[in-house]
Amino acid sequence: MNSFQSLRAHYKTALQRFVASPKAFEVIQTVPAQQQQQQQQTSPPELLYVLDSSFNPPTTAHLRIAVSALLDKPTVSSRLLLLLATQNADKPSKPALFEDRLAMMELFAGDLLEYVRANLLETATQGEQPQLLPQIDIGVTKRPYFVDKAVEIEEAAIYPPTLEQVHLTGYDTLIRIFDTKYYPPSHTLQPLAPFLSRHRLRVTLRPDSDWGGREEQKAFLLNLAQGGRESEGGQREWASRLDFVEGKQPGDRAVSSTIARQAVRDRPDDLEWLVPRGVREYLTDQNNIYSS
Ligand SMILES: Nc1ncnc2c1ncn2[C@@H]1O[C@H](COP(=O)(O)OP(=O)(O)OP(=O)(O)O)[C@@H](O)[C@H]1O
Ligand SMILES: NC(=O)c1ccc[n+]([C@@H]2O[C@H](COP(=O)(O)O)[C@@H](O)[C@H]2O)c1
Repeated sequence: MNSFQSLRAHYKTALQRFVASPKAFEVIQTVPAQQQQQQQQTSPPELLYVLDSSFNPPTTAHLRIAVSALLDKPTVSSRLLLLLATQNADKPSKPALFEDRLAMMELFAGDLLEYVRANLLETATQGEQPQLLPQIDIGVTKRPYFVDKAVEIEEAAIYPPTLEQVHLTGYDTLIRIFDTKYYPPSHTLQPLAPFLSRHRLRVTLRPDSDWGGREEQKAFLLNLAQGGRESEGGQREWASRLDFVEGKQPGDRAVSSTIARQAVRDRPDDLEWLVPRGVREYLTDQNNIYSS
């Protein structure tokens, strides 16, 4: 059994245990493992970044979203939770198997730490103290909605009880979080109130033909702040709980998990810029994941 196969086998067992348990959220790995953390933060975190995704597969867009958040506040002690949603609000389950995705999440976490370390070292040469690396947790949840994911994370007693969560999403996901169709029976935005009173959303713009251009996407925030969502139960003050950040620049190639899955089948050379190195090596080694 090679190292990728044993990684996959490890997550298969962990997943079976989680699925059979009554738990709706569990952290199943910390990267790097506890005993290797000499250079990592051990003080309680002040912020928890949460990247919830299908990781099907993890891409360079996911990497950019996470790195941008971590490097934005390098002096704040933070922790990152990569959260695999085993139940999606809309999409039916499709390849790859969850154990493959979890294995790729661990490799992705390694790539991410390497990237952050290199960046912090660069800062240090400019006369500043190098910062410590964040811990990265790999978790699974059975909850499809953000409001419920946040409560599960709070109640799991893994993190300090009042820790602020910053959920890292793309603009397309923000639109769906603010869609009343997900909140029966009232079908208003009221269920977002407890979530946004305690936590934040860091939203990466995702300009494209389906979701509109940058200016159109930025207008979401102004509309919310001016009371444009009040008729649905959306509060003006929520605008201060949302941080919008730039994503793909004009001329940059679009990156998504869908494009990466297609590349595995049709244009493997494109994986070079679509997925981080560790994920690419896994996809090349386990070459049947997206083949059908
Ligand atoms: N290129 C991107 N720009 C901005 N946000 C992104 C990008 N790719 C993913 N995200 C965001 O990351 C989160 C998790 O992404 P998700 O797993 O849905 O990736 P995806 O590439 O959209 O997947 P798929 O192509 O399978 O639909 C979502 O909030 C999504 O909006
Ligand atoms: N209202 C909501 O909280 C809401 C709506 C749509 C998707 N989601 C979640 O967003 C995450 C990303 O979804 P996609 O993989 O479909 O882009 C998934 O965990 C999905 O379940 C949440």
